[in-house]
Amino acid sequence: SHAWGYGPSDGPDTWAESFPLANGPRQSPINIVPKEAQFDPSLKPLKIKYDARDAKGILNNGHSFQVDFVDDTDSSTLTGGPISGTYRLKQFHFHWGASDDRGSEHTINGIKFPCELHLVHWNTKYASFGEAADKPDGLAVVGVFLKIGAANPKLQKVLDALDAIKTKGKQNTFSSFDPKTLLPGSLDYWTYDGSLTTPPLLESVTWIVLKELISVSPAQMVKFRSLLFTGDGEPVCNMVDNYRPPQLLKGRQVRASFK
Ligand SMILES: CN[C@@H]1CN(c2cccc(OC)c2)S(=O)(=O)c2sc(S(N)(=O)=O)cc21
Ligand SMILES: [Zn+2]
Repeated sequence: SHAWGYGPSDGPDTWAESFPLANGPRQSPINIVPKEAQFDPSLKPLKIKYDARDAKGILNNGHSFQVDFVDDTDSSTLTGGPISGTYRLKQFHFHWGASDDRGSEHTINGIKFPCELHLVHWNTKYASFGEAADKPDGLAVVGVFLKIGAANPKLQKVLDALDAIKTKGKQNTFSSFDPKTLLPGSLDYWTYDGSLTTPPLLESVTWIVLKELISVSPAQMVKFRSLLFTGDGEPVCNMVDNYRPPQLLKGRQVRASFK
């Protein structure tokens, strides 16, 4: 398998060697310039319905940590917004920096946030996530920026689970958690056609980036940074700066659901 990461020898600037899609026409993330986004009155409100009972487990995958969901029924779904049909929640994960001045993948007017949450959904017109993952309308990811401020109590259950998955490959059960509690009050969003921000960089993602931020405290950011990229017995490497920088827009239009 292709070993990739975020370091000097395996980071985003090297990915094109093994993953030629890295230079494709609809790569993510991007810098969002709100003044250049076109308000689209035909965009519907996002409809998000999650069931806390679908939370299954939490995993350190060596690139981030993810909370996985049972996705064999339509109990946790995303509909409306820019997408047609029903997309099922598969997992959520985060990207963050070594310090509070960086960490997000998308940027707003060039501003980086300390952390970014991604909720990954797949189109049920396909039989499975694996089938959907390489189709142009296969995935929809909701992105939420985290900004330094007061501690976010909604994050605490996730952060408290990290001590048990410190190293690559470690996983644990993680149950009864409704990720809707992580979302901001407003579901206003920007949307554009993009890709996975990690290898295999598949150009299958309808990105839905929320305008409103959620808060995270400096102490909570220290918890994210306590994870390791490396596995048990390997030389320690802190899991930080696991973000891909913004990619070229290549003529794409970013639409806004709000004025
Ligand atoms: C490591 N990559 C993450 C895990 N996934 C993964 C794992 C295996 C195969 C695959 O593609 C066939 C995708 S994933 O699809 O859940 C996503 S989505 C995503 S992001 N940052 O664009 O939201 C990162 C990852
Ligand atoms: Zn992501």
